[in-house]
Amino acid sequence: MATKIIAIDGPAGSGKSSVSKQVARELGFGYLDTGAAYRALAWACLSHDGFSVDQLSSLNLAQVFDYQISTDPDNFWVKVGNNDVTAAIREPQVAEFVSQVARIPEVRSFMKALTHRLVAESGKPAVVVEGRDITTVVAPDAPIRLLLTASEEVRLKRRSAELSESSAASVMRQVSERDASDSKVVDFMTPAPGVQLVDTSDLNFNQSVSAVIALIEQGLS
Ligand SMILES: Nc1ncnc2c1ncn2[C@@H]1O[C@H](COP(=O)(O)OP(=O)(O)OP(=O)(O)O)[C@@H](O)[C@H]1O
Ligand SMILES: Nc1ccn([C@@H]2O[C@H](COP(=O)(O)O)[C@@H](O)[C@H]2O)c(=O)n1
Repeated sequence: MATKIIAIDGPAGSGKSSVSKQVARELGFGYLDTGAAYRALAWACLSHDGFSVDQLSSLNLAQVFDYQISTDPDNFWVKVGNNDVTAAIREPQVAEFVSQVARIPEVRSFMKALTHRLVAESGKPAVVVEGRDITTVVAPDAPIRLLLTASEEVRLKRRSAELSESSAASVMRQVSERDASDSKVVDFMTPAPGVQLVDTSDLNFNQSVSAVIALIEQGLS
């Protein structure tokens, strides 16, 4: 039977990755972080590893971008060729650059096909796939489509809680700028028709996980 997609979108800091990963763990599903592929491609451009952002639209990325990612929520890693880039793709220079890569239409088409391939290869009954355009472009027919959000104030507070005071201000500015840039390409702030909104502004982490699981169980029953 074909692997089902649980599609979850949302802005930076909404909790997509952490909530999706925990939901996948609890339900025995796979977990796919689609932002990691955009970040890995940005990393490849920044490391001058044969890629330049100006050439991305004319490259056959399926052939030249050797990308691998784990869909196991308990053992997450990302590789480009022989490089384990799991930590490197979270560096601020990658976060600052990634929107430039994500706005290239040919890159977005490649990412859509890549996502479907990774889901099909997961060997799991279902995969929680999180990103910005999963509910609308990548898997508009998914049986469960959720937009996970929280007010900007709450999202920035969550992000700054992870950081020292000195770096919090610059990361908060960066998150807002990245959302502004990304939302010119895809709308992940308002739910498309048929997409259920999960506003976590007043929910803690466990409550957010429970809310998402309840919607999945309801939708799959
Ligand atoms: N409901 C919640 N209540 C409190 N904290 C939360 C909640 N959901 C997520 N968090 C925390 O908020 C932070 C951001 O979450 P996460 O990294 O999952 O967001 P994201 O949407 O994937 O962001 P990005 O797109 O930037 O990767 C994490 O520290 C996470 O533990
Ligand atoms: N479906 C997606 C997922 C991500 N992006 C772009 O990648 C960046 C990093 O994503 P994170 O989820 O790791 O924050 C994001 O800022 C987008 O530029 C995308 O376009 N579509």
